[in-house]
Amino acid sequence: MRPLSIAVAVLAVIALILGQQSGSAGAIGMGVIGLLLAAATWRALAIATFLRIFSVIFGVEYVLTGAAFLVAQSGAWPQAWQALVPPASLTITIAVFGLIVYAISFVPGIARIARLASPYFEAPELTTGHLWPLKSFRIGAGRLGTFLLVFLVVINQLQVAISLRLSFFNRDFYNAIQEKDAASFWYQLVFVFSVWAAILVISNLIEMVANYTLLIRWRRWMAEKFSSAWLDNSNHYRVSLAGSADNPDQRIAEDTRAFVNNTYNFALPLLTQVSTLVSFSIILWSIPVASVLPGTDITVPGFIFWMALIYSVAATWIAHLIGKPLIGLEFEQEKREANFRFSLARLREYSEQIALMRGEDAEQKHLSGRFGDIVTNFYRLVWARVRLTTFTLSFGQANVVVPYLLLAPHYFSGKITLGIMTQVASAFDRVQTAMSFFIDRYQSIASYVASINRLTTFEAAIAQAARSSDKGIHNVSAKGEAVHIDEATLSLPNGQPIVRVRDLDLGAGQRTLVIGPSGSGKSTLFRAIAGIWPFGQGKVGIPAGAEIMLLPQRPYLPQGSLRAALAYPAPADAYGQAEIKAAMHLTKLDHLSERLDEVDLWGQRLSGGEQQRLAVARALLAKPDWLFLDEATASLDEKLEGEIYAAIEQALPQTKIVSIGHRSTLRAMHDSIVIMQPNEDGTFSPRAESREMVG
Ligand SMILES: Nc1ncnc2c1ncn2[C@@H]1O[C@H](COP(=O)(O)OP(=O)(O)OP(=O)(O)O)[C@@H](O)[C@H]1O
Repeated sequence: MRPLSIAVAVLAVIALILGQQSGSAGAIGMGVIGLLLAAATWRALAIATFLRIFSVIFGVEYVLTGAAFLVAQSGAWPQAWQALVPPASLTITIAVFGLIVYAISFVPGIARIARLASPYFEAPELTTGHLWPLKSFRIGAGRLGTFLLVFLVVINQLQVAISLRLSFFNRDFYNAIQEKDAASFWYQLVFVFSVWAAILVISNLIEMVANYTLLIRWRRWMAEKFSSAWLDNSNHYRVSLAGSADNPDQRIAEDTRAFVNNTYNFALPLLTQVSTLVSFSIILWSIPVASVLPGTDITVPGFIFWMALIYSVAATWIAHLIGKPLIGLEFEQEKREANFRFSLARLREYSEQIALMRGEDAEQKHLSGRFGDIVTNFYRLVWARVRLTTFTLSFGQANVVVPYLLLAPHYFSGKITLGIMTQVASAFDRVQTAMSFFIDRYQSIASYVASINRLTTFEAAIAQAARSSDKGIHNVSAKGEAVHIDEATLSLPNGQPIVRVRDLDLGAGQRTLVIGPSGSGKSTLFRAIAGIWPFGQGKVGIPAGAEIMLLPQRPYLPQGSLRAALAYPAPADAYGQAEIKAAMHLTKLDHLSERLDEVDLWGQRLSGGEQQRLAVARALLAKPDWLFLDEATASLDEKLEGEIYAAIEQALPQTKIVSIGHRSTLRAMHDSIVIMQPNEDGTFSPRAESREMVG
């Protein structure tokens, strides 16, 4: 950044000196604005990477086009290439772009977009790139993204230059028709139009491939970043407990896609439109049509340009006023759609329970309600869109005739040729299309803003969850052999305390049973020990390096093979065949041992008791130091439950067991007991009972 800024400054100073000597207004203008650009480029180190990329592009372009202009001014430019000398106006325009990028980095909305977009372009991890016909190569993900973005910006600018060239073809072509000049007509068609049109087509194809490549790589990176931050350190559980971000699935799957696509589809076309606006405005400005202000003698230079500008600015402003409500409505619509999808997904998950309870009518009513919400908002959205479209369609139709209305008197009075009239009409069209960029995109702007809001709040919710993991209740590594809690309070998400722990030591026995009334906070206590319950105050001391495993009443079976379900969360091939079969034998699952590699929805296929035994088999394989069973054998009959406990004792003699259970038969399988005792304030406190109480 710094060397670039110095190069810009040096060039600007040279332009100023040469401009002073030769009296060239172009060179002086270039020098003055160049100094401003040098300052902005110097300071651009502090702006977000995504915007800095554009800053660098404009800085480099300023230096290249400016140097070429100055070389031409000094007379050293080859005569044969004279047509390729960039005008000072081009360099000045580029510098203006550079300044605009720097200025908009302070606009809060843009800064938010840039902050979300930048991490991808900074990503250091290596990825494999493919560039036909070269071999695949390894490159940093952010660096590849930056290359692609720069390439796309440059190719977009080239396309504007080509369309500018084609507008001159347009003028010459129609003039040839008007003058019945056949030679010029054919020359323009074959040697000018065909060549540039072919280049335009090819560049569009290359752009398309580069564009899709950038978008999919960027989206993949973003989706992975969000999902890993969400999964990290059980943040997903804390986010759902805190209720701070609804429908995270939509945010990771849909919003990252919408954000990436929209950021690209706004940034690049916006740049193209601004370049178009500036370059075609120059054409409009140079049209030899001036007008006199009514009632005065003041002539207005660049009359057509001013008309195009005022007309388009007014139209954009009106469209903004009409379209504003769409932003909120789009946000609401996406939220309601996601709620409907979520209800359907839950229905699929609890299909059996719903069928058993004949809950279909209730479900249908619920689904209709959710869909009703979609429809209600949809109608509001439709009306808002109809209002906007009424305006944009009428505006689009008016545009066809407005330039001719303005130019017809000049054409018929012979001041301008047919070629100029058509060139101006098309330039007018270009300028107003560029200006109506926001009008055309108002609807996508609305959903873009909605996705930015959702991603930002999701990011904040994850960060908040991550922070809460070491505030409130949290685990610390403790000396000694026991899981120990002294002076801690476990609360509900709303802050209401439910469990007060005074001094709890779970190391007294090899096997401890926790009992107490339903709702007294036994599972919450286990969640706190597992380190996933953030609400409350205090510390849970865990013996240094101890592996803790918690088996809930309803185990989670992942998608995939039975082997993968047994090994979870370790990889499917983490254990040998003999080891797996032995664990299955101990947990009475021999009848499933031939189906280890069958892929199925095992969570729906196996009985509740089989699922619980599978979870115990998982523990036998993982061999944790501490095993917490939260009613993890409640679906088994008492005899089988006893056998499973015996199997755990046999296979994991070193493991300390802590169980929650309501059955009296469980007492015989444990050598110490903790009872949840009620306190006067409605909370419960766990108290270890003496050995005599057990049994
Ligand atoms: N995420 C939550 N949000 C609000 N309240 C909760 C949440 N999780 C648990 N609770 C409440 O906390 C209290 C304790 O729940 P917990 O599951 O720990 O009890 P338990 O002793 O294990 O009960 P049971 O023996 O019936 O399984 C209950 O009143 C429950 O409704």
